[in-house]
Amino acid sequence: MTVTELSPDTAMHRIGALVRDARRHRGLTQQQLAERLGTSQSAVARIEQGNQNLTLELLGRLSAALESELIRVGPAGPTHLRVTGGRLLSGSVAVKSSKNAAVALLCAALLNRGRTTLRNVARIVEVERILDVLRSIGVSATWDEAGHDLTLVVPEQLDLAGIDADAARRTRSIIMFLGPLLHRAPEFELPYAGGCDLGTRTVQPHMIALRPFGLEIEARAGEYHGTVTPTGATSRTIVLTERGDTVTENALLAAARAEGTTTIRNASSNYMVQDLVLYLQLLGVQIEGLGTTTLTVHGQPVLDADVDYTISEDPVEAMSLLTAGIVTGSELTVRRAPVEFLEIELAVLAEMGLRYELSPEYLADNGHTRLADITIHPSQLRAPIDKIHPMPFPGLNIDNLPFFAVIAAQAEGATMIHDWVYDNRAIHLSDLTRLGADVRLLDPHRVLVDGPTHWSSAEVVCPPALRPAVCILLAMLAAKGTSVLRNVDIIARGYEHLYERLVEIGAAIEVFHD
Ligand SMILES: CC(=O)N[C@H]1[C@@H](OP(=O)(O)OP(=O)(O)OC[C@H]2O[C@@H](n3ccc(=O)[nH]c3=O)[C@H](O)[C@@H]2O)O[C@H](CO)[C@@H](O)[C@@H]1O
Ligand SMILES: C=C(OP(=O)(O)O)C(=O)O
Repeated sequence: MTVTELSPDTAMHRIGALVRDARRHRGLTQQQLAERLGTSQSAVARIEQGNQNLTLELLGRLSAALESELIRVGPAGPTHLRVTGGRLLSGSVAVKSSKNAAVALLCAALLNRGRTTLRNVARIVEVERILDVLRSIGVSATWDEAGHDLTLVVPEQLDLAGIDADAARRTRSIIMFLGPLLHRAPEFELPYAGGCDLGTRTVQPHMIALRPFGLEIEARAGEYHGTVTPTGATSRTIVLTERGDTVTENALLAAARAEGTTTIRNASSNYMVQDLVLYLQLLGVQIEGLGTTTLTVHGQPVLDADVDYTISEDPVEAMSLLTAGIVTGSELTVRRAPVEFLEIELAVLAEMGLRYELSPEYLADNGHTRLADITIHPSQLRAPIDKIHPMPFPGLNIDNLPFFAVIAAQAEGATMIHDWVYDNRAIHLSDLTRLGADVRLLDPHRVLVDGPTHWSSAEVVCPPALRPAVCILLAMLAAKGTSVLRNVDIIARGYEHLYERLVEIGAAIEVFHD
């Protein structure tokens, strides 16, 4: 049961009834329960009648004695949003650090014998999931008082048998444990990887990329079973069959501690890979080719350094915030945008008629990533002549593509959006029709968006995919009237305090629970 807004009397009666039912379910008398609690039978009777004041401490003891979680303190069930749309946004909003670099760096910390402090880490569910897994195998992970810097210390021996399989199965990023683990254990098991519901995402490239390090992976029921056989090789070249981000990261993680030189060809040079390279360099790994598709890594069998690394700003968050401004026809400044990872996006937006200005560039706290403040002005948008499609960096970011569906709906004319990457992501964009957009799914990969849209409010259940979910929310900001977006918990997987931050710049969003 979740206690939220019950009066104290009602809550005590409800809890009393729960205690009685749980006790009977366990086949205990009031006397036997009293003994387990170290109290009297009459006290148990009072609790069951709802006549006893309950402290959290007593509730904890009751739950333990009855082996049942009697109450959960906090919000009830899934989170929903009530959005009053049609309001202009104004002022400025700063971009937070990226989910995708954070998860890579959390996995990378497993390589370091010394202390890793990651600064400016986004407080998002995806990070918490990896932290749950890391803690379950013995890693110490502590937040600083302000809650944004995270210090990780990895023990000499990892408790791989104690891994929190539930948490591990909820995140695909756990696959990036493979690279570090192959240096720590000759054999290990890793629960299967999850992630967004975007259709099948192959793990074969990871298996191919890690084979030159002696790792063979067998997929068993719900788990990968890894076996490492030392190869004796002093150098190796890995040609990635696809330019994936996490597979490049896995190869880097394996190469960082592998004897000799590893050359990775067809490597992704996307933002999260660059953050990872910068962190590994701090650990003392020499890597050439940052920002290119060939990375040469000079491995160090022992990495033992106390390091501080500040994660860079998220281009996908920046795109989400820009879209919020564009779709509401607002004048808005998005501060600390990693422009180097938004160049194609901005060029396409300029083609579509968006008026914007960039501040002079400055460096992110990692000392490398180029940032700028982007100010957008209300603009008459038109459909681009060519289709919009993503490409590995330096192409238009695959995760930024869904936002172009919302923007295209605002533009005059027909825009073709081609998501060749994911089998299921474009499908979720057809939910925009619920808000009045003309979005036609031509096949699972292509949508045709005809604008401009006269947005109308609606009640929509959140699609089970992070970016499409945010797209629906942003369209609701444009739709006059009150919309409801149900089951939005997936958004917290990748965005920190998104609703509060949108409210600060003028949106009307209310969070509620059933
Ligand atoms: C934690 C993290 O960093 N996640 C990102 C990472 O996931 P991740 O690296 O896991 O992406 P995947 O390996 O699943 O690749 C996404 C899809 O693209 C296909 N593919 C990819 C590259 C390529 O050159 N050819 C090709 O066909 C894959 O087969 C797959 O179907 O990269 C994706 C693609 O940028 C992003 O959407 C994810 O946000
Ligand atoms: C697809 C995404 O992430 P993940 O790889 O974590 O599912 C995303 O960030 O849009």
